[in-house]
Amino acid sequence: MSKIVLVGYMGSGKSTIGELLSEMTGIPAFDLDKIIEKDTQKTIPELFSEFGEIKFRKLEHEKLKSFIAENEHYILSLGGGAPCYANNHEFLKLDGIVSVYLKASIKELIKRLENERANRPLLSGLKEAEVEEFIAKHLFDRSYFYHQAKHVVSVDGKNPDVIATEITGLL
Ligand SMILES: Nc1ncnc2c1ncn2[C@@H]1O[C@H](COP(=O)(O)OP(=O)(O)OP(=O)(O)O)[C@@H](O)[C@H]1O
Ligand SMILES: O=C(O)C1=C[C@@H](O)[C@@H](O)[C@H](O)C1
Ligand SMILES: [Mg+2]
Repeated sequence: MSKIVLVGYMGSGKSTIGELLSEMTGIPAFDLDKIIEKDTQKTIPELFSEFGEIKFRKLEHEKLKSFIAENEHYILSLGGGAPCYANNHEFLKLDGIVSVYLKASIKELIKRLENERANRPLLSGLKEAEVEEFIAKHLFDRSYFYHQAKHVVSVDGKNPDVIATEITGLL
């Protein structure tokens, strides 16, 4: 039985690497954002605009807690903010959970998110000129929580195969 949890900023590659790691290992992949969307029948942007971020964070916490309690064999990609609210970062340190922070630089995140801000409500309202400072400050605020993961894998300039292979070496 394997329990792998991927954390990192928006665009760090959690969803991409989770799927690839699943193909490589046969361990089923799950994505907390997708679980929330399926259970509520609403998209993440709809949840943010209809209920606000605080209600989203409460829902995210409940879904994460029940997923961890109910599952034994998984690769779980968290939402970018999930480890930074409630006591969610405590899950990263539980015995039996291999948690991995996919660490990307501000420059790499800006590049990856360039055409993908629309579906990320915290970024979608920003003007082009505001993106770098927002991500820099946000990443600084969140860094403490991401570093609660048991492993840190740098992702800048590496293709997804290389990253997923590196993670298999941690299992
Ligand atoms: N190693 C990589 N090299 C280059 N591009 C990548 C890499 N990993 C992911 N990407 C690209 O970066 C973008 C964001 O990736 P992905 O959606 O997997 O991030 P995420 O961490 O799940 O983001 P979110 O927290 O918003 O769900 C996608 O376009 C994806 O194809
Ligand atoms: O970093 C964040 O706070 C978020 C990341 C996404 O995965 C979604 O969970 C949502 O857009 C919020
Ligand atoms: Mg994702």
